[in-house]
Amino acid sequence: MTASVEIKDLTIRYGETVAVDGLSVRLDGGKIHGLLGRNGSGKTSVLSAIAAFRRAASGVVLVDGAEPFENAAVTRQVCFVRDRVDAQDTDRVSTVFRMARALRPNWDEEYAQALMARFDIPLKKRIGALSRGAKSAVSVTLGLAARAPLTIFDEAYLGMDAPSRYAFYDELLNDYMAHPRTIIISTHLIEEVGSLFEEVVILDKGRLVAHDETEALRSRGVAVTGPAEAVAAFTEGRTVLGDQRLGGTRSTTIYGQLSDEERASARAAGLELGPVGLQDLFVHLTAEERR
Ligand SMILES: Nc1ncnc2c1ncn2[C@@H]1O[C@H](COP(=O)(O)OP(=O)(O)OP(=O)(O)O)[C@@H](O)[C@H]1O
Repeated sequence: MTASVEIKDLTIRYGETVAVDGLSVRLDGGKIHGLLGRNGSGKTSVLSAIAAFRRAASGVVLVDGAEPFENAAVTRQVCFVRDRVDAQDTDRVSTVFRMARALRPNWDEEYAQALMARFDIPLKKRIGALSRGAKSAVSVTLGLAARAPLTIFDEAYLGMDAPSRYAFYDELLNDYMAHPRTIIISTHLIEEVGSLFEEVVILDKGRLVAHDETEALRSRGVAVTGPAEAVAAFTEGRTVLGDQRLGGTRSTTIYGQLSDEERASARAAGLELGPVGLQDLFVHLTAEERR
């Protein structure tokens, strides 16, 4: 089971602060969506509205066509995971799982326990006694084993070390293939997680900057690699997003698409062309938005 999300003209305010400013976007069901934005761009606010933690000042949020706020039928289908566990410090991990089992119709206890073994966390440990990274690991486990039709990870793996994060990405992808659902991941670790995203939404100052399939976004720019002088000549006068050198080789990422003739002349000059990195594109698009 998967759930789509439709957001129409959503505005969220905290007093004078406009956190989300007339946002409209539709997220298809059955995909992994990346939500990117600089600090304070409104990601958590939007996700909180989708998960019914917060009511919109104006606009509409629909999960599979229904409003989530104070709607138990919808909220049962939505699992919102952050980097902390919503439980008492004195609760044991096994108790938190028991509560999840009662709340989550698709809860898979065996899978949850297998994940705890993979993250090396004993089920009898109390939440308050877990390290920051271990708390995050329990959180992402709650998100994965709930198998909710809409699962949201809001910077959920903050504090987890690199091997644990990669274990999480691996589990996420495998479990998503075996049990398709809609997943939204908000992150600042773009290079690390970017390959999981089928679609990407970029926000800045509460507004939509870009929403596209990942491959389409990455084709908005080109990475030009080859002999340093040939790369410099080819990229001269273009908008440069990134530049790296290693010995006589240079790789310059430019914004904008190339014509067939330009591609042919690049190849004739011994240059390799590739898609732009998501992070370079993100930095460029959000900086452009602020100019
Ligand atoms: N409870 C709150 N009270 C007042 N202002 C808030 C509150 N929560 C968020 N804001 C403000 O709303 C704006 C958007 O915040 P939000 O947390 O949604 O952004 P974010 O993109 O998730 O940020 P980050 O990447 O830093 O987590 C910011 O200006 C923030 O200061």
